[in-house]
Amino acid sequence: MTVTVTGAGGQIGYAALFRIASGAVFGPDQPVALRLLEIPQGVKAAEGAALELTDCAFPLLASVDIATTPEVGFDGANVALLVGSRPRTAGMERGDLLAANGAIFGPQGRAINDHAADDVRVLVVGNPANTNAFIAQQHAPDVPAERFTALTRLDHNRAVGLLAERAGAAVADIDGITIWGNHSATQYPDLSHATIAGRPALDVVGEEWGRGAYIDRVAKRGAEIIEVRGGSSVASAANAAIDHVRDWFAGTAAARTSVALPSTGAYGIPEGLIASVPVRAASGAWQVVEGLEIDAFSREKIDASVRELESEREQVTALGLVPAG
Ligand SMILES: NC(=O)C1=CN([C@@H]2O[C@H](COP(=O)(O)OP(=O)(O)OC[C@H]3O[C@@H](n4cnc5c(N)ncnc54)[C@H](O)[C@@H]3O)[C@@H](O)[C@H]2O)C=CC1
Ligand SMILES: O=C([O-])CC(=O)C(=O)O
Repeated sequence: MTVTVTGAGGQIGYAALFRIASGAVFGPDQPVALRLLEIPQGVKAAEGAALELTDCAFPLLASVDIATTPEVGFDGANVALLVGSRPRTAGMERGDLLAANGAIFGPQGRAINDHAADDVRVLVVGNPANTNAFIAQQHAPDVPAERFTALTRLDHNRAVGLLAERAGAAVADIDGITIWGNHSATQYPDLSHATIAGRPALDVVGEEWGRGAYIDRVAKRGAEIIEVRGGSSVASAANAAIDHVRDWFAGTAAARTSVALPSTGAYGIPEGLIASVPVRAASGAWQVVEGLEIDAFSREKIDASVRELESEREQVTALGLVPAG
């Protein structure tokens, strides 16, 4: 299994590499070849991480190579974790990074198209993640669109963690939360179908909180971390990326999670937008959980986040970051 991590010399890269090499993603029997893709300024940090990977003597780590071009970095990749890009700082929204980061993802999408393994699976972490994933996907016409995903697992995990804390419940007793839409402040953490030990979550925590302060807290958790830590989330982001890829390969059984993937039109989300939806995974593929009842409150929230994704798509089209047509 060849795993390419872009931005491997950065913070999230550093938090993710050791867990991938330890077997946390593909299990205890799957050797992993790591490919670290960096820009010249990040190469020294990636080299340092590579030295430390050697020093861990991970039995599953077959090789570590550093690349500075996407063509070499993605050659033969089965999994591509697109982390490399600038994080936001206090006072910015993630969408403010579009102009700074968007240009990274076209050439990477093209290189994935031309050089990655036929079964490549892509997870975009770099912000604004949904629209960067859209840009990459649009440059990779030969790769099935559904192999391009963006990370909303961190939002999902936050939604689970904060609900468990409020209800005094065990994380393992919570299921059925959905993050809808964009990985941004417009995202909608939806408790309508969530349960805590089999009881409707909104009955346990009350609608006023569950459809009020809770939504805001989850949606703005990234900004809260930036304010309290002085930098954007790192270990929790790497952890979420690992959860995402692990579940994609190993499946989720009956449990549900959230992934941003190209819309097939389900839940009225325009086709092709990379929007977060409820999913399960089986046989190496995400399956959208269809048929959930969407009430007027949820409809409005989902539509607002989808509108933001449409506007980001318009912006990157106007910037010439996606191929015409
Ligand atoms: N989707 C999510 O849930 C989350 C996304 N993020 C995003 O992840 C991204 C990375 O965050 P950090 O690791 O904290 O940032 P960082 O600044 O520590 O690391 C970024 C790394 O990317 C490298 N890089 C920049 N351009 C590159 C390119 N074209 N190819 C390869 N590498 C490149 C840089 O040299 C740097 O080493 C940011 O955009 C951040 O906003 C962060 C947390 C959660
Ligand atoms: O908030 C940020 O800029 C980093 C991020 O995406 C998150 O923590 O969810």
